[in-house]
Amino acid sequence: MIWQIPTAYSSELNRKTQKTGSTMATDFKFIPVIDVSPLLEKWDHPNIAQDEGVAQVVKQLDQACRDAGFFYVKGHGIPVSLMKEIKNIAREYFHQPYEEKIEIKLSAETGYRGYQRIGENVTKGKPDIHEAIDCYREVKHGMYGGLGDVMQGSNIWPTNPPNFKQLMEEYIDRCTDLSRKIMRGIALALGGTADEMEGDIGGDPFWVLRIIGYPAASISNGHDKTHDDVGCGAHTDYGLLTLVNQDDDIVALQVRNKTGQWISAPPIPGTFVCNIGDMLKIISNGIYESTLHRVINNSPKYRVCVAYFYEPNFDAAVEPLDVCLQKTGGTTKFEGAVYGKHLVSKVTTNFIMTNYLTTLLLTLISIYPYLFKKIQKSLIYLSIPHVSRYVECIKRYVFRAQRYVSRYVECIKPNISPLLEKWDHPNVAQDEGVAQVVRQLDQACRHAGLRGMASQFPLWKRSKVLTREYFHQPYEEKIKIKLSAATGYSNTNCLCIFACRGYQRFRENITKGIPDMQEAIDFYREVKHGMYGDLGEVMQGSNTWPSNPSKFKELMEHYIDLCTDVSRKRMRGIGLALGGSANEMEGEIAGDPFWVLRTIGYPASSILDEYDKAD
Ligand SMILES: N=C(N)NCCCC[C@H](N)C(=O)O
Ligand SMILES: O=C(O)CCC(=O)C(=O)O
Ligand SMILES: [Fe+2]
Repeated sequence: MIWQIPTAYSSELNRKTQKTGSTMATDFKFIPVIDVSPLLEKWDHPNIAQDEGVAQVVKQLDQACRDAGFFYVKGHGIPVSLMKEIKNIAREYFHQPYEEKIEIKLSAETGYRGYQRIGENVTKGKPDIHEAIDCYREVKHGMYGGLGDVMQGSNIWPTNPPNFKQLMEEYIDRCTDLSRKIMRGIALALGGTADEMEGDIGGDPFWVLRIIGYPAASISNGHDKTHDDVGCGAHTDYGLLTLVNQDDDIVALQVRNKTGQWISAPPIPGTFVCNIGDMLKIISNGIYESTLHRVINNSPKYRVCVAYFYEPNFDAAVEPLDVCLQKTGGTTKFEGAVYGKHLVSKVTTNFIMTNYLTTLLLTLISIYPYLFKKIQKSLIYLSIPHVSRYVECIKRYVFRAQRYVSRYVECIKPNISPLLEKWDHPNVAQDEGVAQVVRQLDQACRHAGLRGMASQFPLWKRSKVLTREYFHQPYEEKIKIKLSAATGYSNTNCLCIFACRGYQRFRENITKGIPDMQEAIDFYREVKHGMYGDLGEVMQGSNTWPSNPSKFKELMEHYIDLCTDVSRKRMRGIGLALGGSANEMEGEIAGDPFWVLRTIGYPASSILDEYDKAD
């Protein structure tokens, strides 16, 4: 079965994006399939340009590059079994817990090589809903002078799965070889010689490999519609040629045509989806263009894609070929580029990372809040969008830090054991020990809120260990108890969606319109059918429990009982503190208290959360 984007959904997105001016060649409706085997057979024949079979391939390449900038390639000689193995091993890697994956974390220090978690890559200011490993051709110290500094480094590979590195390196070699040969066809298609794209342009091609995972579509709180998560925002690729090896059963990649419609590039098993990049646009002087594309995984399955990018020499000065200039009226349409500079400018803006500057600023702010205000004002005055977004993030951090500090200072830790002992004594209000607790509770509630009940809870630590264990599992395991969209009929006969209990992934929960960086399981007191009339419909249901860690349900239910019990007793103290009777908060108010338990996981800090307002 192929999971496809519902037409209603994709056409709505189309309307939104249609106005945008386009530089695309035509309003193509589908992407052609090209069998490149005749080209591969003769790729280094001296008379390649005269070969009939090759000429056929060249003609098709030319048409595809002019029309769509995208084409499928079959007859490419890379074993389908290897293509499959690559995706499977990628899936295996992503299936691991976050803590495992982050071992090979991407940073400026690793030359932007390594693992980036969901939301860390940013396209046009918006976090992409994908995770990935980025690999680049090795760059040694001093290799390209200062130009190479940012990309300096060698790839970092996961230790699990064990043969990951070996398999990927074999795959990269094969893709490099295939790409060189296809580029020969494209060189001929542009009217050049077969080796036109080699030598100074691509004789020592730089390559990029992105191993990408797109989480399954998520649902919004209480709705049946998917979240409209953009796996990768609209972009063009940077270099010459991209070879996309995508999952066989999910339609997610979309390509934009001249009229602004998004055309799906559904998987065709055994083929690569190929597209041309920014450098080929310059080289061909616009005869071919790098086409906008994006990824939306609206399927209920996790999608894996391994994209190989064949790029010019890192230090290539890229400009139009003479033959292309002649064909296009003799004037250069686009500014020339040094490929390495183009790449560095992309790579350094693709990620938002905490860095030393942030740490330094945060320290300074906590010591000199007044100084910070001044710095902030001047930054806003400069109105550099990037910087002001950065300031927004810093502000949020400061706000959080301040709140935390003030709470910490003011919190009172009352020892409530006298209250727990005497909670149902008829003369509880007259007891001296209880009276002292009540005074402390009163102070705490007026000024700071409560903290510290640890000693009263046998499962205080255990519940957190279990929660951590649950979140430590792979996504696929956790999503088994997805905040379930169980359907049912309400009294008024309209279809209702009940979705309140269960697992919600990162960013699924929203506070004041901003997705929260947390994952959680929500549990509520059971609500039976008809229990509270219509009022109870939405919350109707019983909790869904993970089967792992084993005993999770049993221990958590016990923990809930303990919490409910101690809360009732504490509320008695608060009833007294307010001058009421000990059972003031029971009966009508909370004699049958509704309870909510949220087990929450917050990923370790690796980026500054940043959300642009929707454009
Ligand atoms: N190496 C390549 N081509 N990577 C393509 C990734 C596209 C998304 C990226 N954040 C961007 O905005 O370009
Ligand atoms: O996931 C895909 O199908 C394409 C990914 C892509 O366009 C990219 O990484 O540049
Ligand atoms: Fe791309």
